[in-house]
Amino acid sequence: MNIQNFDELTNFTEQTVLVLGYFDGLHRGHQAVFAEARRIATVLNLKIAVLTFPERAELTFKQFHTDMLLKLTSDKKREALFEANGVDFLFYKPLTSKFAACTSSEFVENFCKKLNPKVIVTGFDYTTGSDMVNLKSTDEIRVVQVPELKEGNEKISSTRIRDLIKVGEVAEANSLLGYEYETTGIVVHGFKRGREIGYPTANLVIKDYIHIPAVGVYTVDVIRDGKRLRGFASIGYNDTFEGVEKTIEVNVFDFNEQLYGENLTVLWLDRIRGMVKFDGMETLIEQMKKDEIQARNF
Ligand SMILES: Cc1cc2nc3c(=O)[nH]c(=O)nc-3n(C[C@H](O)[C@H](O)[C@H](O)COP(=O)(O)O)c2cc1C
Ligand SMILES: Nc1ncnc2c1ncn2[C@@H]1O[C@H](COP(=O)(O)OP(=O)(O)O)[C@@H](O)[C@H]1O
Repeated sequence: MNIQNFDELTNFTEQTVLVLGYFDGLHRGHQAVFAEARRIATVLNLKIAVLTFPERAELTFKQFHTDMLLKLTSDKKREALFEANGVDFLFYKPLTSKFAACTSSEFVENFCKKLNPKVIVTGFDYTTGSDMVNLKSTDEIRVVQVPELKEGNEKISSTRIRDLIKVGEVAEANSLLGYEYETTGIVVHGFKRGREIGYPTANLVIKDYIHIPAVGVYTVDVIRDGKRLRGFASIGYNDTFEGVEKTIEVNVFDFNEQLYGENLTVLWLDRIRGMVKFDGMETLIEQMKKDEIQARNF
């Protein structure tokens, strides 16, 4: 997949199916949009291009809050998902006030047409331009709107998935995403308490602005050297030890290697329970033994 800044584009000659949208999380609803784009691209022998924003649109329009920077995936993972969904060319264009002021027809004429679209594919509710309208087919460019995908009588949406992650319902989020929600971080040093407890935990720091599941205990897989290893993880303040900083910690089962400095990817599979303030290490260990059985059996 070729990635470019739209504003630096010169002389793009490929004929395309152009897909428009932000696609936070590239969930199953988004995947349906790309499946349709691939179908059309194959029949008409076109390349698939995406014109998207680097950040979520509300950043340009609403009073700033740091939550607006939070996404379902890192920028790198988002690019990998575009590629996995068959995208040949990815173009980023910052959504500035100046750009947002153009009408939908100006947007098509002055921007989209630089990407030689024969067909434009969007989701069913996609509107664009300062006039906020659905694009309409013309003699030159056919517009295809992919119908909404539902699960449990409700639209699959990035907002719905974000809300599930925020309350720790990762298994349901995964079912809407069509893949496992993940977090990548660097393994750093903690308080060295894990090894005393009998469960050494790799402490992750996350540099990306992404949603972290709710405080609690989870069944996870970690990806290391291309292999999936089962483990369990805690997100929280280590209440038993009067912790003040929120940590994300993973114990990998049947594993005994140093991980410091590594980039570790954790796949959140299921929520086991909430965080508990135990009256001592012994009761914490007792509970963790039960958690381990649950995580292994998932
Ligand atoms: C699966 C799992 C469940 C945990 N549950 C709790 C808990 O309920 N309450 C708590 O205070 N700490 C809990 N912890 C966190 C431990 O307190 C923490 O891993 C330990 O203090 C080690 O910290 P360290 O990595 O800084 O050495 C849990 C950790 C794991 C891996
Ligand atoms: N099974 C395992 N799961 C996670 N980390 C492990 C495991 N075995 C060894 N380690 C190593 O031990 C470290 C965690 O030990 P711990 O005593 O909790 O120290 P810290 O407080 O620095 O996290 C990890 O960062 C990793 O390097």
